Amino acid sequence: MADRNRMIFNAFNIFSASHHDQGMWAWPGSRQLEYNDINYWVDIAQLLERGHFDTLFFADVLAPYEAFSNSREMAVKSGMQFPINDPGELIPALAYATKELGFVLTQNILQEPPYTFARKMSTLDHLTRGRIAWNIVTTFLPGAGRNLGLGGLPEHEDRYARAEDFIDVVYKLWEASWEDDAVLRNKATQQYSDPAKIHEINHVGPFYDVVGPHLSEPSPQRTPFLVQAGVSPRGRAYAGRNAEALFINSLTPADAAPIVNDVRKAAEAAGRSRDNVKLLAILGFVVGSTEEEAKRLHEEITEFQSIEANLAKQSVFLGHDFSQYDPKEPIFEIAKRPEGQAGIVKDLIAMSPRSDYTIGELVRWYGNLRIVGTPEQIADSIQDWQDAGVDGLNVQYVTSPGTFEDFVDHVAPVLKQRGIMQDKYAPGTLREKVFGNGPQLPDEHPAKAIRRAAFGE
Ligand SMILES: Cc1cc2nc3c(=O)[nH]c(=O)nc-3n(C[C@H](O)[C@H](O)[C@H](O)COP(=O)(O)O)c2cc1C
Repeated sequence: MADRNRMIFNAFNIFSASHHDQGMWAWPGSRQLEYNDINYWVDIAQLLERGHFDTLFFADVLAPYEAFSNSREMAVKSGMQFPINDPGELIPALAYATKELGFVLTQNILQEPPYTFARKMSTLDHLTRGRIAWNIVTTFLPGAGRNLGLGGLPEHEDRYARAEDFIDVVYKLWEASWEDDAVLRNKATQQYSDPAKIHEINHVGPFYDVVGPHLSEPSPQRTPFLVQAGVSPRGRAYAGRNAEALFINSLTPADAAPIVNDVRKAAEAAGRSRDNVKLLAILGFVVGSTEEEAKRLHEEITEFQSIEANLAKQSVFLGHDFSQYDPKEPIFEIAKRPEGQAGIVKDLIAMSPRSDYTIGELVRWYGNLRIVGTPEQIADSIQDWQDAGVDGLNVQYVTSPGTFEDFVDHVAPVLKQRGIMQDKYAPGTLREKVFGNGPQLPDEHPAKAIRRAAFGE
């Protein structure tokens, strides 16, 4: 066991009262309703650092969910990732309250022009002293497109085409605008920087024309640590070229394994080493001092959640509007109808642990799939993910910060003993902590080729 590599552990959260477990903000002891209070977040960040988590990973969405009955009503009622604040605003305060913890900021490429985004990330890289990562998403919410002045959400392929152009702009700004010795800060001559070493980027692309130069001076990592979320074929190719970590949504290690393999191949096809893309899966868990205790708690949590809110949530994530069913209808009845004989509903019915579930109960059960057991059993399951080639996990909370407290106090010690979780931080930037090399992207990364082309290095 001691020869296992350490895995990456991120605490998955969102700047809202509710992330993936519906209604748990009302659970006794949950502090989620304090999400507008900076002290709540400082407590979480310090807890995570005490437990040697790699990062606090912020998801983000730019519209309320409306896939259930073509309406935002249920999402709004249950507080499902709505209301939601801007996580970028939170990170400097959390960096001030911690020394080592990394921060992942999800921002979709439609949200703002690459020029201002590049400055925002450079600012965060300076203020966190190199502990910032960008989770690149192209988003999936029609409402986001409607509100960003795009007249709706561009098609999937078009979003990735934009993402390709967007990332080339930010690479040029981060890597190829300021030379390393452009900043002089010479008090004797009162010369701050050398104009000859600060360059325009003159990017002309299909979506963005940007002259430059970059507004911020080079930050510790220059390019922030690059995470991406997405699993489509186009997403995998994009990750192969760009991502240093890819966040996938597989339910089981067996589902993850082929994706892991595919993404590593995509990295090689882009001229990178297969190990330079870390694969991150999502993990939910409930821990108990005995298996029975954990199972009992898991049952209570599942029962606590409203069936309607779970149907509304899965309408978004499974891409199927569950408002068309009576939630009380038994699945064996639905299985007789065409809707139950194809697609996601057929798959769900096939997975059902009970034949007498209603559709509402089945969807709520599915929304509450997680590892349930003792710390040792949870550690065993985590090892199964590692055996499937997964390098790290985004730990999803049931309650915040309760789940993270349970992880730090009960699960992490077992993982650390087995060598699969770090028990101290490596020095340096987030990139150095994860890869153990320099603070900046490795030479094989395409952003470095852009830099070499610009500077003739
Ligand atoms: C694990 C995972 C996490 C995601 N998190 C977010 C998110 O926080 N915000 C968002 O707008 N989109 C998020 N997305 C959605 C992607 O932006 C969207 O699916 C997009 O189409 C890219 O993924 P694809 O390559 O699978 O199509 C996530 C996708 C996955 C697979």
